[in-house]
Formats: sequence, C-alpha cells, structure tokens
Amino acid sequence: MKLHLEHVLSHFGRRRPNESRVNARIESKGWKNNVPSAARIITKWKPSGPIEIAMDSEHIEQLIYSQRWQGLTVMSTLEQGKRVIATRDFQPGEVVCDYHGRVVTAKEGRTIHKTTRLLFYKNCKGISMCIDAHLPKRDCHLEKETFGRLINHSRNHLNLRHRAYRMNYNGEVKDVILFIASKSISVNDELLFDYSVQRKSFNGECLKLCWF
Ligand SMILES: C[S@@+](CC[C@H](N)C(=O)[O-])C[C@H]1O[C@@H](n2cnc3c(N)ncnc32)[C@H](O)[C@@H]1O
Repeated sequence: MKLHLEHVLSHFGRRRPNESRVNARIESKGWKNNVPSAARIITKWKPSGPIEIAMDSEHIEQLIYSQRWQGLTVMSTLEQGKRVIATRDFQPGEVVCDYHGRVVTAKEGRTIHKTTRLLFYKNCKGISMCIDAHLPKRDCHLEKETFGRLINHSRNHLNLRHRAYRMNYNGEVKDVILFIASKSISVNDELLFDYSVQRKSFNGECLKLCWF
C-alpha cells in the first residue's frame, strides 16, 4: 500500500491531481491489491521533488497544452481590471499555471508593440528572450483565454514566483514559464507576481501609474 501511495504521489510531484487523474494512474498500473483510495492520495499530497522533474511531467505538459488549469477564476474590478483569483488552496512549491504565448527574442519583443503582456527572461543559454502574450487566445486553444497574462503585479504581496524551464511541449523542446506558489495560497486570494520593473523603469513612465 505504502509503495503504491508513494509511487502515485511522486508521479504528481508538483501539481495536486484530481480524483479522476489519480484513478487513471492507478488503472494504468493495473494494481489490484493494497491500492489506496484516490481521496487518501490527494489528502497526503504535497509538492515534492526538484522542480525540474515537473518538466518531464506529462500532467504539467497536458495542462500547459490544454490551458485547463483548475483552481483559478478571472474576476474584474474597475481599479485593477481583470484579476486571477484562486478557487482552491495551493501549497508553497506547487505549479499554479504558466505564462503562455509566442516565444520570440527579447529584441523582437521590444519592437512588436510596447504594451504589457510581454514577459522578458533569459533562456538556459543566457539569451534574452520574451514571451509575447498580447493575443488573448492562441492557436493551440482557441476557446480559452490564458490565466498567466491576466495576473497582476505586486512586489510586496506576491504569492507566485516565475521561472523559465525547458520542457517537451507538443513534441518539441520549448521554453516554458511556470508560476510556482511562493507561499500558501488560499481560496479567494488574488494571484500576484513581481513584474520585475521599478517605479523608475521605462524612463520613469511607471511613476505615473497609480497601481504601481
Ligand atoms: C498583464 S496585465 C494584468 C491583467 C490586467 N489587470 C487586465 O485587466 O488585463 C497588466 C496590466 O494590469 C494592470 N495592473 C497590473 N498590476 C496591477 C495592480 N497591482 N493594480 C492595478 N492594476 C494592475 C496594469 O494596467 C497593467 O498594465
């Protein structure tokens, strides 16, 4: 029983599964005896293993591809526009969602348009790159607006950290930005990350922003 439990827990190392995923995993293994219930496995689950392991996870790959990240909803307020709100708890270290868009060089990113919804990062070779998420929907999931591009900024109250990883995505090795919970996130908490810009960034343009 313990071995089965540990096996399933490690399979879902960085993202809490739902019951149907746990049951599918158990079924795929063909176990007949000493099988813990899906509910027990989910209760025992906590983020485990190096985050790099999540990159080999079919579970995370499917969530990125389908954008069916559960546990999140979008709400709007007049002052802050759209905001991404948690509808379930997330534990520190859990993958919450990704920043989804077209991967371009940072140079290209700076020339396309000067709006927000561009996330600049360095890839594993140290090259400056950019995820361009200005389009609300991507070819790969036309019916879904992605969550990552709607997450607001906070330096002092952030609950997500973001980092670029390489992973197999739709048959290719690609850069993917994952948002990981940096602290416990409770139901109704707004998701927030640090955009890594300062009030004086962009020649002081941010000084004028009331939300900054
Ligand atoms: C990536 S979008 C985030 C989603 C955005 N709220 C929306 O309605 O689409 C970035 C824009 O959101 C707004 N924003 C970001 N963080 C904010 C905050 N802490 N308070 C108010 N507005 C914020 C700014 O207008 C910023 O240009």
